[in-house]
Amino acid sequence: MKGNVFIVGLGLIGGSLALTIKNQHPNTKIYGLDVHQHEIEKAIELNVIDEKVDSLQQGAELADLIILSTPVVELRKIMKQLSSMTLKDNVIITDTGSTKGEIMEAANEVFNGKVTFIGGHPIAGSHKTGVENADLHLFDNAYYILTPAPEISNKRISELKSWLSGTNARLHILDKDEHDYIVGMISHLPHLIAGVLVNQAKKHAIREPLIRQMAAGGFRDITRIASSNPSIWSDIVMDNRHNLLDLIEDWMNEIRKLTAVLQAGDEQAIHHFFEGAKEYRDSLPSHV
Ligand SMILES: NC(=O)c1ccc[n+]([C@@H]2O[C@H](COP(=O)([O-])OP(=O)(O)OC[C@H]3O[C@@H](n4cnc5c(N)ncnc54)[C@H](O)[C@@H]3O)[C@@H](O)[C@H]2O)c1
Ligand SMILES: O=C(O)C(=O)C[C@]1(C(=O)O)C=C[C@@H](O)C=C1
Repeated sequence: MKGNVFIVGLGLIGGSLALTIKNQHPNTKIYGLDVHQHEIEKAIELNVIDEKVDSLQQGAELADLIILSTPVVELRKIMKQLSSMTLKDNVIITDTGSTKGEIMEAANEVFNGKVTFIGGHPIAGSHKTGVENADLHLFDNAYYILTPAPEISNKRISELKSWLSGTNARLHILDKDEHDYIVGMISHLPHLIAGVLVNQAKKHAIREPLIRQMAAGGFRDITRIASSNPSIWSDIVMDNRHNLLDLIEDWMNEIRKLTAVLQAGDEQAIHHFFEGAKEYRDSLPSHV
């Protein structure tokens, strides 16, 4: 592919996508914009983008592909601004937000079918943020979900897939609501649980300070994602809270069942609980 790509939000995901696009399509010119000047400077220094632009309008006018990679609430504000700007006729706008329901509804409202907007979400990342952590191989073998509205043609979807081919990800189309239910279960609920575990440990560490010193592999593995960016994650869970409320209810039922088994001292049931979990965990495909 050849043309101008404009990335808004030069952080971990925007930066990593820039690297994959430049690597796969060397004749592309990558422009970038961020609210933080230091991220822009770093992006240029690390050769993540070719050039900065001074405004959203300047980048929008130039672009054949616009990638929005800011926190999800900011994304929607930028989409609204873009909807009143001069854009190329054939531009494709996509995003990388971790939720899709609210974003697709906003796209429908602001673009009203006049611009090709295709929602996107690479299911790979890190608790680390910022362009200094951008990685050409971040998305290798990961699922990368696209949520086009029904009226978007296969031709436009194929174009976006070509732009994204350097991610080496599995590009997969899903309905926005199905997407939000799935990532609610395998990404958003785990982030909440990791936060609860860390806050619980913090509370107990007041009584027993060695808790902090002794936290080892198990605790660190299951809570790594509690080190993620709080602003990014409060936006995500607010967007997907209706799925999360159901999933938390279900989680509490599971905890209640486990509590009953422990209260009864039912060793066989406890073994069965761990056995079922191990079997399913061990069966997960090892694509990432
Ligand atoms: N981190 C992950 O694991 C991961 C994975 C997949 C998708 N996502 C999604 O990708 C998006 C970006 O996440 P990230 O991890 O790259 O975060 P990040 O904090 O590394 O980068 C976000 C960047 O957006 C910039 N920004 C914020 N508001 C802006 C605005 N109005 N205009 C221009 N720039 C703005 C910030 O300064 C920052 O540089 C989020 O929507 C997130 O939900 C994150
Ligand atoms: O590896 C991590 O730190 C992540 O949190 C990545 C992760 C995930 O939950 O798996 C987080 C958010 C994204 O939307 C996709 C991927």
